[in-house]
Amino acid sequence: MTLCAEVFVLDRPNGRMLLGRKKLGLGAGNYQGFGGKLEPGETLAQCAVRELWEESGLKAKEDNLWYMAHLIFLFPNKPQWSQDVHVFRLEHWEGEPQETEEMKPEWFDLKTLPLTQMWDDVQYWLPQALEGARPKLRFIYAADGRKVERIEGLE
Ligand SMILES: COc1nc(N)nc2c1ncn2[C@H]1C[C@H](O)[C@@H](COP(=O)(O)OP(=O)(O)OP(=O)(O)O)O1
Repeated sequence: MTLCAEVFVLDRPNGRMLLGRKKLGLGAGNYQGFGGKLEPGETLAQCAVRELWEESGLKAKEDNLWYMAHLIFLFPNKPQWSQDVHVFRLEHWEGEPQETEEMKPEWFDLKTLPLTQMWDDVQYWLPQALEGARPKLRFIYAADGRKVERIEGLE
């Protein structure tokens, strides 16, 4: 299964989170964290830093990444969409968000995250993860590839 790293950028002093509106490919139109597939020889943290830079123009140090969640997304009817994603939180970075070919970054108040415009799984784990939980979950999507049908714990 495809292994990915994803970063959620949190500006805690101002109570806001940076999300990217995906412009291309799987999930286009959705808001999500910045992330993508591991390249050969890369660690999860290296992948997270690279993807953040490529998709938002922000520079991060690996030491500033905090592990937030391990999530597996299964699409029984579209196995090529299934992903094993390790999610990080980042609260210190350098630079200003830039729109890229893949993503349009946008700040959201933490109290009004656009959960209905994100992948359906996000509502089930992101609010808890922001409170400090470290969810480890498997989401099985329905045949339409849009709604979560079942949630299982990992391990
Ligand atoms: C249901 O599926 C998903 N839910 C959530 N919450 N996040 C997902 C889901 N599928 C993908 N993602 C996230 C995880 C990664 O951050 C990215 C990977 O998406 P994609 O495979 O489209 O990645 P690309 O940006 O095209 O990857 P490369 O830059 O490596 O080509 O989305």
